[in-house]
Amino acid sequence: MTEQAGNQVLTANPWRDSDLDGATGAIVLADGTIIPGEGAGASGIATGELCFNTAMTGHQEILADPSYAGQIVCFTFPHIGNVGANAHDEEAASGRARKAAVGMVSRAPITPPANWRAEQSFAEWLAARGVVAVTGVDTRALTARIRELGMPIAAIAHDPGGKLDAEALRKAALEAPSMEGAELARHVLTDADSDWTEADWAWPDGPGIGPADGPLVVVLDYGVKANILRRLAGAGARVKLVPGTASVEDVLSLSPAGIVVSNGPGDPAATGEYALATIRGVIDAGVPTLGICLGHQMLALAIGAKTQKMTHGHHGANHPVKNLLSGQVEIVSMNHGFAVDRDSLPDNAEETHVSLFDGTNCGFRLTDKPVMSVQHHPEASPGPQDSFAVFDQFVGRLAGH
Ligand SMILES: NC(=O)CC[C@H](N)C(=O)O
Repeated sequence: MTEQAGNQVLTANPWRDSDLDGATGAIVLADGTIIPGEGAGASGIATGELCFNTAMTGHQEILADPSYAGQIVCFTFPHIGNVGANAHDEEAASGRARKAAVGMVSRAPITPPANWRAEQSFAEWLAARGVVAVTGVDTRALTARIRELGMPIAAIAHDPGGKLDAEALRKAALEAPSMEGAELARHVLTDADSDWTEADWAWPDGPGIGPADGPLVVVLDYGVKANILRRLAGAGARVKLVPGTASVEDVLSLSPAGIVVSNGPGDPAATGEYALATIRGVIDAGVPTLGICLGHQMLALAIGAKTQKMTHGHHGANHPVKNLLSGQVEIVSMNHGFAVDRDSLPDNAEETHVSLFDGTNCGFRLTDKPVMSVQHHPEASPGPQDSFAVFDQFVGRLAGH
């Protein structure tokens, strides 16, 4: 059901307010659109930026990724829950980072688990984690709408009693803050230094154990995903997690061989001078540094470049990225709604990766300092492992290989 307006395809709104009568779940967009469905997971109302994610697996890892704090995720894959939930697929590396996605939307009702790794049903996990979910939604139509509007602010609600109030939900959506200008990392970053020892998960033994010696990598935490830490340990590093609010003096006093600037939620441009001062300090001190996602954006800001909000962002596990250094195309995991403006990169920054979906910047390195940075998620979790080598290269150089 589409109509042509100029060169834009607009989806006619297939939903009516009266459809809300008796519904146990609903999503309401800030433009007033009301989408009824069946409530699942936690009951209550949550608000946030609504994005769509195209991954076919790894839905627990996605919703547990602290970078999704303040967001509602509409899965384009229809069947959610087949894998259930398990402790190893938690991606929050610290207790405070358990705040992640606030809502989830799916096509089919959440299925019972049918996987040997499942320890809990996905529906129970959503409820325990406080994620408000709505199923039975035409997620193709909703995704088309998200593409037209850009990622809209929305309210998502679940009332098992079927008494949802359309006006209250409209008001909640209208009053919710924009993602642009939102400083969210502060709410999820760890509040204390800690050592991380878990390495890559492998069948049949589960997670490995990192080395007792090896170069020390200090991770500046803005809501880091656990698999970044597992990958660093798996590549041979000793790993220490420190709050992203740490001063450059505190970080350098640990004598790190390398620094990782982590992923995280919110608008990088709002993430504060506290972070930029520390990142600039470690770059100036010549410590080899790797940035990932929010960390990539923060590194760009620290060297004087700019970031900008994208229209519907990149969220999925099948995105092609060209590595300009090797000439190879890597299929990667993506989760970002802001991007580095390549034209604002200073002369000492060389672009190393580019998205083959829309040509946006996906990586750079500095020509005069040991700094490399990627926009995508080389740790996958979920997604293909084409970019795992980023960690082996980074840690390998620190170890002098
Ligand atoms: N995964 C991330 O680190 C996300 C970075 C940033 N919050 C963005 O949406 O662009």
